[in-house]
Amino acid sequence: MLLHFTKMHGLGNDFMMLDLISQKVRLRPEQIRRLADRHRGVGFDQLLTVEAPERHDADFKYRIFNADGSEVENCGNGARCFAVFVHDRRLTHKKELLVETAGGLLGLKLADQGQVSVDMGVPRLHPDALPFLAQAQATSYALQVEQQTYDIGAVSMGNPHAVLRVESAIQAPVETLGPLIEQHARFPKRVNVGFLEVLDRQSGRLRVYERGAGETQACGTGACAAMVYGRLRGWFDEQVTLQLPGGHLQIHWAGPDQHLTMTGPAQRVFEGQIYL
Ligand SMILES: N[C@@H](CCC[C@H](N)C(=O)O)C(=O)O
Repeated sequence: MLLHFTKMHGLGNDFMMLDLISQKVRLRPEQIRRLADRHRGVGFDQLLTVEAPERHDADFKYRIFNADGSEVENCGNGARCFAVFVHDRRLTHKKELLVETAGGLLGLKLADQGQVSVDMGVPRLHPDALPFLAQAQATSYALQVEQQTYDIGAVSMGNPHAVLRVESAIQAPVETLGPLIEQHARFPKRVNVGFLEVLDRQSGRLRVYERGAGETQACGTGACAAMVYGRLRGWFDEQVTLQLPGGHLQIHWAGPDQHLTMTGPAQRVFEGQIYL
């Protein structure tokens, strides 16, 4: 079967976008892994599918698969690309959309100058929401990894995130400590791991080791989780710019029980066709 796709990225976090309204196909995890291969396939961090909604109040259904073939609940950079994709393909004319994900509803808004704002909903802080094995909810937790103990935040943005504050994001041990935390026994569904350097009350640097994809150039939900942790710890004000290896994201969060908004770019790279 010949599959039509669009390659997009949000700050270098790259996606294969599939319109599954006009093409009917169900991909198995091993097919996704083959497509994700950067030498023998299309190559991407995540595969995103656009489908008809099941909820009457949503415009579309948005499904997300990591490069390792696992299906996940949410993807922030992907959500911005999703909004541009459905517009470019004339699947809608609306500039404000409500999309259904496995992690809940997302509100997308096409803004000026190629920017997209996403209402990421209310972050969930109870350890069961990730899930994370802990006695009770806390702002931070002591996590033992091999012989060392790390102070981490645990935040669900629909998908699970662990956040650690580091002195320098550039020198952080993302490639070595990232996978150890991603697969830690206290995170039964694995976890995305953010290494956050606080620059001042309105800015920080962040690198993320993503569950099922490894380190990416940017992670939207990771940036939201870092904002939540930074704010709960008293390091950040309610509007913050996070610098990721692929570029900057603006995050706004007033505090617990409030919706969080993420704003950033989304770009189309090319269209293609590939045999499955
Ligand atoms: N790149 C993403 C997150 C994609 C999913 C994540 N790897 C997971 O397994 O939860 C983003 O921009 O949020």
